[in-house]
Amino acid sequence: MSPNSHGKVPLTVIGGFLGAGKSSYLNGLIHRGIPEQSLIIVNDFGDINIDVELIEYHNDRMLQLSNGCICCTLGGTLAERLAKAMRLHSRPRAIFIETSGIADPARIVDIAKVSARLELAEVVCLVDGGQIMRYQADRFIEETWCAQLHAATRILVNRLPCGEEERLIQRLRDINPTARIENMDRQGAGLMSSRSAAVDTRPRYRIPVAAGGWKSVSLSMHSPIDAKRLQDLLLGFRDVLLRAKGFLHRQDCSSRYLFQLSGERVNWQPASGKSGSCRLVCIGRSGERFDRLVTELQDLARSERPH
Ligand SMILES: Nc1nc2c(ncn2[C@@H]2O[C@H](COP(=O)(O)OP(=O)(O)OP(=O)(O)O)[C@@H](O)[C@H]2O)c(=O)[nH]1
Repeated sequence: MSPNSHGKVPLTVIGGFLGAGKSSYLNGLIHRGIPEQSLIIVNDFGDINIDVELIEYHNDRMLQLSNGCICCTLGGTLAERLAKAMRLHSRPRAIFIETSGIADPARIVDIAKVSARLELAEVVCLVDGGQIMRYQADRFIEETWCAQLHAATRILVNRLPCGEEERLIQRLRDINPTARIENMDRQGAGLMSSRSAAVDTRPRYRIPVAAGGWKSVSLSMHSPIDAKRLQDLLLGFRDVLLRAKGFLHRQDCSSRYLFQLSGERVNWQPASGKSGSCRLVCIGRSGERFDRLVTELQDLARSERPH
């Protein structure tokens, strides 16, 4: 993938809900090989951009956009960054944008469309198959989630529960009857459902511009943390907490860890070789319960502080 015969630069938008696997997918693309001089733009919803640390692209052509959701508050910034990149002496040969987990990729597609120098390559939507039923049953999440699926030209599903593949894929197909749907868990035979020739009668989804109702907090966690206590606390707030991630020290090990909570799954991964501050980012629905979670996390961080 590199500038086409009209000199336009291909743009790939990588979207999907919180924790769906966007960064992991982008890392896979990078490992398999993307054109040299590709520009990667990573947006995180929150004041610190953990995702930038997760992307294994050791190149100065990586931009981070933090402190807001790319599709609304950062629309202008993104357009400016793209315009600036296209004016560079050595223009990027391809552009990849990883959106925040609550972004509507359609808005980014709109920005790309107004540039005569960009060409939309594809809009990928990652889906955590284990969360499909939960998201569909939750009015707060459903609108965002459906808009993301709806904007996609390709849907990549992972973590599909055994025996439920067909039923869940059909749910996705109902929302977006034209996108190609692939099961990432099945190596080789990934294609579940290809683009159909059916007339697109999909209802139009659009995420409210203000992305209201979402909240992201980032907490300093300087002292080594009791991993079980932290996990139990976070899992106890699963009704309002949609995603948690950060770099932390554990009491039972000496190294720094990348901590991730997505769906009901908790993952600790040694972040060896990486130094830096220890912070935890929590993203969820704003309200009293989310504030309560933040207070309890602050208490936990304080109680872990060495005397
Ligand atoms: N089993 C499995 N786990 C995955 C897959 N993709 C991602 N994960 C796990 O899901 C968690 C979130 O993955 P990320 O790639 O950071 O997800 P994301 O969509 O970039 O997350 P946000 O940017 O926070 O919205 C991590 O713990 C990953 O290891 C997958 O294909 N299979």
